[in-house]
Amino acid sequence: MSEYMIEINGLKKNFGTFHALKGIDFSIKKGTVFGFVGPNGAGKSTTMSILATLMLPSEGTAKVDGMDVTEQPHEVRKKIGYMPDFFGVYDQLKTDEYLHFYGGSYGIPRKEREQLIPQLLELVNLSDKRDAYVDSLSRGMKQRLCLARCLVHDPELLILDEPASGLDPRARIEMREILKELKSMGKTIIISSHILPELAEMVDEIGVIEHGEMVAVGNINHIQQQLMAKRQLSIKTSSRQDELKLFLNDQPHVQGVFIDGQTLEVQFSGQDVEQAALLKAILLAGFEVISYQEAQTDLEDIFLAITRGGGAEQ
Ligand SMILES: Nc1ncnc2c1ncn2[C@@H]1O[C@H](COP(=O)(O)OP(=O)(O)OP(=O)(O)O)[C@@H](O)[C@H]1O
Repeated sequence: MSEYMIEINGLKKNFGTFHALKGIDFSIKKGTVFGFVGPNGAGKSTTMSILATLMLPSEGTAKVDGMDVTEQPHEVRKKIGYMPDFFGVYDQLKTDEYLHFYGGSYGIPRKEREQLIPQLLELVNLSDKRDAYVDSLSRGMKQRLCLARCLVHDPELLILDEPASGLDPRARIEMREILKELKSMGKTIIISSHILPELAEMVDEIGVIEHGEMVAVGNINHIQQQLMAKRQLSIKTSSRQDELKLFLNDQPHVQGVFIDGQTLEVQFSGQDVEQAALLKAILLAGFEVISYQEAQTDLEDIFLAITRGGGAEQ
């Protein structure tokens, strides 16, 4: 048995002459929650549709638990629960009828469904909406119902395409709590978003895609550390900012300087020792420093740095 739930190798997808996926590679170990991040149009939904056996790749392979999605689509479908970014709901149905419908289409006998559906509704915090019409549910509730639908056949892999999009902060927290619970049940989850901080607290690993190419894959802390190798220093001075800019440009490890009012923003590639040496040099040169600090790299900065400042297709 493979230790990987997902293995993607050289995956390409063309729409006519447009290359939506340009040969991507990544693997996800079993039990991992993997955040799939990228700007709009980067290729997340395309990759997920291929994994969900709904779209054929142009080249390359995608495997789920060792099974090729093109060669064994029926076996793969038993393993996965797929939540698309746009989903149709059956508004004329009540919440539990909706789940009975999907459970039935997976061949789960009614008796089993009668036990299963209350458990699923509890998991997604919709127990009190059992008799409500799907139409009457809020967006957040519909998203959670759709998640319950993905779970009816107890899949090992969940493929969730932007499950938190359009949700208010409270609904997002609820979604996050449910995902934590699913992780504790041992599920492997791939979840996409174009907002990295939204995923940060729930994922073990991230993969960043841009223009159909993977630009970073790995543990979120490792990726953060790699980027921390390039620091940004903020130096606030009382005067002579232009002179200080010229001075800094001649110092070791300084890669760029931008003046923002009284503050100079410095791109710096040195470590702590070099950072201290730079401060000493500035003071020895007679500049008056009000403050000298390293800017914190937050997740939004990481995302922008990895995707080279965006490049999102609108
Ligand atoms: N059926 C299609 N025909 C033609 N082009 C398509 C088709 N499906 C997707 N594309 C194009 O492929 C690219 C990748 O689309 P995809 O939906 O995978 O991006 P995404 O990362 O999921 O974006 P979003 O965050 O906006 O959902 C986009 O430029 C899109 O316009």
